[in-house]
Amino acid sequence: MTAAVDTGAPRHFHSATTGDLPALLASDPGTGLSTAEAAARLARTGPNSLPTAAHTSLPVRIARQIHNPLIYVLLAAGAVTAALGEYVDSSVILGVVLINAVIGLVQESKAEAELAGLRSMVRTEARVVRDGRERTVPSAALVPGDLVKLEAGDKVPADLRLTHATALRIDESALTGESEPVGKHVEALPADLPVADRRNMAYSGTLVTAGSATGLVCATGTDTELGAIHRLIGAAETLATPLTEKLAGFSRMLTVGILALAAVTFAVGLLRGHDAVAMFTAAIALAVGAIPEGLPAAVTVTLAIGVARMARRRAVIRHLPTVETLGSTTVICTDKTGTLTQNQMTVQAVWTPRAWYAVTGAGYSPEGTVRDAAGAVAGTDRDHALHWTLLTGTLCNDASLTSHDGTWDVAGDPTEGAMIVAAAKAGLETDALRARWPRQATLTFNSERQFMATLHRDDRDGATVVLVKGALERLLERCSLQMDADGTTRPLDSRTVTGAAAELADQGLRVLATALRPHGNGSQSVERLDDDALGSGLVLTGLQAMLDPPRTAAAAAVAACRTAGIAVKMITGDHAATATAIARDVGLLDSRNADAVMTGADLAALPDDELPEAAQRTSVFARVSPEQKLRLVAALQSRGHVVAMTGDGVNDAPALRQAGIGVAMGAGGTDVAKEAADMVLTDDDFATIEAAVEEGRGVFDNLTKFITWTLPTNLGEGLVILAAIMFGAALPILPGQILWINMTTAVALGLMLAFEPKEPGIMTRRPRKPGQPLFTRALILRTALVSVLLVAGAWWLFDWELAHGADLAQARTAAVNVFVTVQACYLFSCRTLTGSAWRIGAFTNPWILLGVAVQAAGQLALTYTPAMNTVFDTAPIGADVWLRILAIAAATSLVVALEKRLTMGAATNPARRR
Ligand SMILES: Nc1ncnc2c1ncn2[C@@H]1O[C@H](COP(=O)(O)OP(=O)(O)OP(=O)(O)O)[C@@H](O)[C@H]1O
Repeated sequence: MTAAVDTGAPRHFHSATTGDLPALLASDPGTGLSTAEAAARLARTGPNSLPTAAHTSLPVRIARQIHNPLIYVLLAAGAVTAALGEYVDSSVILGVVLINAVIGLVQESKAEAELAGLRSMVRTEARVVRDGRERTVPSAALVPGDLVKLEAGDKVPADLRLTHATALRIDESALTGESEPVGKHVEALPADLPVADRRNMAYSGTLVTAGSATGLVCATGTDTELGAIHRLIGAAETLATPLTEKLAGFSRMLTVGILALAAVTFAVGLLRGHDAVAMFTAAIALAVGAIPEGLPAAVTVTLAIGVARMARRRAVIRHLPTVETLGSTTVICTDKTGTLTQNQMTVQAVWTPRAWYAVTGAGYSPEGTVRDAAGAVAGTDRDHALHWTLLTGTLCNDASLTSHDGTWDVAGDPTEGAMIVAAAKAGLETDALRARWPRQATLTFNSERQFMATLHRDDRDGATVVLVKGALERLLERCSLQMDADGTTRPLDSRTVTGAAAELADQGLRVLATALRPHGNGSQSVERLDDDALGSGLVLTGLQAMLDPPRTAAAAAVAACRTAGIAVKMITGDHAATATAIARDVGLLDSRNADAVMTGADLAALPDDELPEAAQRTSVFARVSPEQKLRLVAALQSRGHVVAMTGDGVNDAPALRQAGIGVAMGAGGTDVAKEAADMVLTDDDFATIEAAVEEGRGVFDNLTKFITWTLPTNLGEGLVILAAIMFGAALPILPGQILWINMTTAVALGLMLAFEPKEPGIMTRRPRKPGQPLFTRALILRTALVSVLLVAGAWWLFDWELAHGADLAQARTAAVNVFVTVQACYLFSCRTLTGSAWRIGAFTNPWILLGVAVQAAGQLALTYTPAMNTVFDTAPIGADVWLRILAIAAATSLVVALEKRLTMGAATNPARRR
């Protein structure tokens, strides 16, 4: 097949009949494309992906950097000084603008690249038929003509014309904004229908919420409908978070205030008879010095570094604000299977109405035996119920076993894999059985239904049978009989069955019950299978109990969360006894909250107003439906909790959206859940959530550290000029010099705090209160103290030097170096919010040392190179001056350390106290 497919063809596939499609798309609706043809088409069409956001053109990006009130002021100042013939001043100012824009640009691009890189970490795959065989390929490898299979939970990987659809419903909100899922069919439709009404198409990026389907790809990448929207809006990745917005607001307010102050200063200076040009540049320097222009960039960079750190620990952030929210998480609601446990299932025991059996062997290797109570190998011919429970386990099953180099694994659901293995250990071969009992219909498993049923026809005599497996409670509702060893049936003894299940579940085993409905043949055979047709009167055949060991890191992670003041709650679909046993194993339940277990039935019986209290008190919720998860999140939130909630199924999406942090499973979860989540765990491990919370706290700490460093230094810079003008003194630091200090220290010193590693006790404090103000009383106090110390130190040395024979340029150079040295020392104090800077290892953040070294080199250049001396009006100073500078820096550090010690008390850091 080599026919070219015009991917840019008019979008008319919905008006074609399914019979026309093979010719239109040069494909085969039965066997799909050949691998070679798919590769050839891929070379022509390019990958099935949308370009990433980094496509804003360079001029636009530069313009975005300059679009800032402060920069406008600087540009105006540069123009005015140039007009007045002050070329050195004007080039310093314009140089500052340029450097600022370049730094902003680089930082923003890095942060964007970080976010774009994350997207590729969550793999998207598609099930496609090629060469007549079903396989999984990366979605990017799809080409027009590919035959794609869809089922509930999938994200549609390309635009498809449906060829088969069973009860298919698709959430097209990504495309149409309509959140109600729409039903789909395969019939041809009139050509002029709008996209939203083309019910025989499945569009890329939309989500399958129910049913299953197959379809032929008719557009990929930017040719899809989603691609068209993407082209229109340019899909820029947003870097804004509530915190960055708050800070931007704060910066704007501050800018206006400081500009007003600068205007007053200018006026006062003029009234005092100072030179207008000098006053103008002084006023500008005051503004530039006092406005913390590095703040937004530092916040973005810190968040981006946090996102990268989290990704390295296998938590992929989908929305940037989540990084902030993580730090204030107070409750983590986690499911059990796969998150707290390994999802490595092994059937260990089988119960039938007549006998108990033990199953030997470990993992998914089919080596092992089924043994009776006496230890003898059990034959399925002696206990019909054993035969049927194992047969049901393997036929009512969508998984299969795979073997690579002698290691066995499951393709599909581990629970189902374990049941295939158990049957194999008793000599029941899945492939042979599936050939003899071909499946006619399926009632798929989902967390709401909690069971699965399949209808089979015996190839030998045409007799049909319905096989059911699932949660015992659900099966008991439908069973009235149980099977004896000889295959006959008796009335169900539900007390004995429930007792047996409880005994197994108490050991932490996951128990699945099996049942069947014989239908006989001829007129009695059924062709239909739905919840109604299944009816009641089923025959219970047995129980299979499987071990799913807790993850090794789970207990430590649960303990770490508790120490950090975060409550951990298990919300599982599994049986209460199994859930309780696992909860004990991982330390979720102990003597203090031993009875904190509720079931979905308990929740259903609880009035809404009692739910928040119960949700807060209880640690384990068993047999919970996805809809109840949503109620639980809302209840916890009503108590002011910040809730992180895990989920993997289609039905979990609403709860994930409702939660402060929706957490989806990267390996085991559906696309629908990932789409609704804020964070995706690539390893599905509970310990990863704890790691992400820890990183989230680290990010917030580093932001606080930057703010604690930048505010006092900025204020000091503004204050020194303000004071000089107000007191009519000679400026101890010139406007150009202020610009130098401001621009170099923000980048070389302040920004390095973003790389600060987490402090040791980070997971021993309480969660940060959401909405807690950034600017606490303690921070304001600290700002005042440090800025006054800065101004006092610089001014004192300036005066002292002048009094002892230095000229103005030398005295100013000394003052500038005091400023920078004190800022560098204060930087080390800001490395820890909770204790003495001395306790932090000097080498734990090499960036700080590098930054200080760069800044020192800059200061030496500023002080000793003739060119810099000319531009910045500086002059070389002697070693004795440096000693005085270091003495001032040491003295101010001592005062700050004292203040820190005095105010530390019960609270932990300046930004945290009110
Ligand atoms: N593939 C399956 N077929 C039939 N029944 C199943 C299957 N998987 C699970 N069940 C039954 O449905 C119940 C609920 O399953 P669900 O997947 O909602 O939660 P879970 O896997 O037990 O736990 P968690 O919610 O912690 O992941 C299980 O306890 C089991 O009895």
